[in-house]
Amino acid sequence: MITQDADFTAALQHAIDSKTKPVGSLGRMEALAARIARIQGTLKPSAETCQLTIFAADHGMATAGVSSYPQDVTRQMVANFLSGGAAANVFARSLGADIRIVDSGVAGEAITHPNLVSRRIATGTANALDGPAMTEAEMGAAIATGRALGSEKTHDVACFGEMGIGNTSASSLVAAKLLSLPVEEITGRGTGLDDAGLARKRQLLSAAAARTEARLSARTALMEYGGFEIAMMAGAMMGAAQAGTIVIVDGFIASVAALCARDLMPEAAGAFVYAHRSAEAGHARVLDALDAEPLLDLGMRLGEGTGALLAWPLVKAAAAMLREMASFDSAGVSGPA
Ligand SMILES: O=C(O)c1ccc[n+]([C@@H]2O[C@H](COP(=O)([O-])O)[C@@H](O)[C@H]2O)c1
Ligand SMILES: Cc1cc2nc[nH]c2cc1C
Repeated sequence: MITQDADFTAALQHAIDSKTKPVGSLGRMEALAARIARIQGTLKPSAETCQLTIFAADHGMATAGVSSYPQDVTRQMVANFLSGGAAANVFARSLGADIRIVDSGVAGEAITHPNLVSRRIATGTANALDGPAMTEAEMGAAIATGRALGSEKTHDVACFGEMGIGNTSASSLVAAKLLSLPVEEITGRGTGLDDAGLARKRQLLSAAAARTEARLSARTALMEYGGFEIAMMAGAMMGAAQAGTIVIVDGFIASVAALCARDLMPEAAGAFVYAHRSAEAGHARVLDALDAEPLLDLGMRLGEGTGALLAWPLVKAAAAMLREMASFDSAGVSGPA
């Protein structure tokens, strides 16, 4: 999946160091270019095309007061994505990325729209504060569906985003169980809870975490606490990584999906590029666990794949650097004295 070959690694480092620049002077762009080359298995990589997939789903927990917005917003935002008015649509249009919206399990009647990819697992999860969020069959179906969507190799770069009121709660619980941490330590304000709301969210999540053992596998954690969009995104990340697609990981929820994907398929993590450090408390812990140093830190906490989209131009430029930049030899420029 990722080229680890010693000859390739040596040739790659030589190619980067032979470019017409002082050695190391493109900083982290050099490591990014190397990562992209390894993902594609070539010294002439390309990240010219990009697709954002947004997975949307609802959470039983959302009705228990863990979010500052009502559950209906998930459905309303899906309509907004489909009519092109959300931040993700605007960023995608401005940058030239394609976009597709997947209904992974939005509550209520099925949404019908010619551009909606319908992969509904159920009408939202059950309330994970009281019992498992989903059945084992639903968890398996969500991961497998995501994997199939991710493995369609249509673009150089895949950005994955999500929409789901309550999904910072689901993500905090899943991450807590994968990392064996107290859930309060990775619980934040999500869409914008005030201090009292945050205290209540921490209390509710802590009680929910007490239902199960401190450390769970990714599959069990997703079943107990996850969401259909999180499980589907984890599957899509695995599918895309296996297909040799560059995966740009967005914010808190997407990073938790990446953590699940890595648990299920450790080799997949080699294809991940981390877009940004979200303002959501808890993201830092998850990034640490992933050994990730994100490219951007813009104080964003929106989701929808917006951070991933903004990182794409850096990924594209890093690939172009390796593919197109002249070497000291080809340009007749003198190397170090
Ligand atoms: O991506 C992030 O880092 C991020 C951080 C906080 C909130 N969000 C978005 O906000 C929603 C979840 O927030 P909440 O408060 O309802 O759990 C969901 O639709 C996410 O896309 C996203
Ligand atoms: C309006 C709104 C847009 C979003 N996009 C992703 N999560 C969101 C949450 C809200 C509340």
